[in-house]
Amino acid sequence: MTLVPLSTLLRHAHKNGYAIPAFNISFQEQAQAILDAATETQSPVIIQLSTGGLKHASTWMVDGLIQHIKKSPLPICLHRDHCHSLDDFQAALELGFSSIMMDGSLTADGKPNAFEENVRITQQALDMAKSYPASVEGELGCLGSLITGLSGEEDGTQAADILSLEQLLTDPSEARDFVAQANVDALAIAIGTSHGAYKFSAPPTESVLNIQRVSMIAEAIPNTPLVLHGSSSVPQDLLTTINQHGGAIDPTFGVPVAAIQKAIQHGVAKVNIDTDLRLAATAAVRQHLNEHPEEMDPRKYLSASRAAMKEICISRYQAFRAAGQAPFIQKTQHDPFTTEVS
Ligand SMILES: O=C(CO)COP(=O)(O)O
Ligand SMILES: O=C[C@H](O)COP(=O)(O)O
Ligand SMILES: [Zn+2]
Ligand SMILES: [Zn+2]
Repeated sequence: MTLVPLSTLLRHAHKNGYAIPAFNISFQEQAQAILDAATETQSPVIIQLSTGGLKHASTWMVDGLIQHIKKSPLPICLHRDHCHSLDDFQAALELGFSSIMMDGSLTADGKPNAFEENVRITQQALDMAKSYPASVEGELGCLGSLITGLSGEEDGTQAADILSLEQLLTDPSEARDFVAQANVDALAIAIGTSHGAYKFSAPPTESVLNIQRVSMIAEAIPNTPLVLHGSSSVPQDLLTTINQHGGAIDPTFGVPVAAIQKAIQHGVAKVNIDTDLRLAATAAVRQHLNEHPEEMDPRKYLSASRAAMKEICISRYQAFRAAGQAPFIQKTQHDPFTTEVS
């Protein structure tokens, strides 16, 4: 297959009622773990880099990854996560990303953006992307806790003040207006998730993770695949392993896989996961080094981290029913980009 725009993958996922986990990377073992897991499960792939991830990985890793992806038998989208400016957006287009998030929900300094300003900047991004084979993801609503109103840290920006429920929950009628003016290939929504490990102090209930809201939004914009950010599940066994081997992660809970599966039934087609791979890698490295104090070869503990991350990837491909879908996303002569035939 090859490098494909996000729209090609999400059209198929949205139509067939499954979702694709979008894994963030910032170092090569993450990319290897994702690609190994996708090959083993024959899943479509979304690999994504945030601003912080791109800075750590560097552009030459992206160049190499694009060359590799173009020769892959799998349909793979390379997505630039959370662009907060049109300059970042343009740079991502020129780097060759096949999908880019124009994140207009927050201003560059982390304040909630006005609806009209979000529409305007997203329209400009859509315009810029027209002459590139790239899809555009937009965002409406701010990530953050429905209990404290605190918005999660997002790519280095912390929203300046406590947000209201209206700001923390995407409004279905606003979503309809947004898509009517800025017809993005996918829309990230806010339902109480937030980035990072510290999402919930107890397993979340509907009052703090509003899955019902997903179906209301999907009803308002039935043709737009929905995206959940901040959707790591924070596996408790990984926290235990980290803390047993010298770590100090406070008790915390993520988004239960079962809750994500419910959201997928209502129209979520892309599920962003960064923290779970970080936790898997950290647990594996801490355990390896603690059990092998003589170890001095990074290849050994980095391989352990890769194996642990691959396990998480396989489990999410299976849980979101992306496993086995790759062969159904084929190239056709009607469309310069790949598109599904079934
Ligand atoms: O939303 C994310 C990337 O855009 C990642 O969220 P997590 O921190 O929950 O993994
Ligand atoms: O924004 C979502 C990603 O998890 C980015 O996290 P980061 O800013 O730590 O790279
Ligand atoms: Zn955002
Ligand atoms: Zn995100």
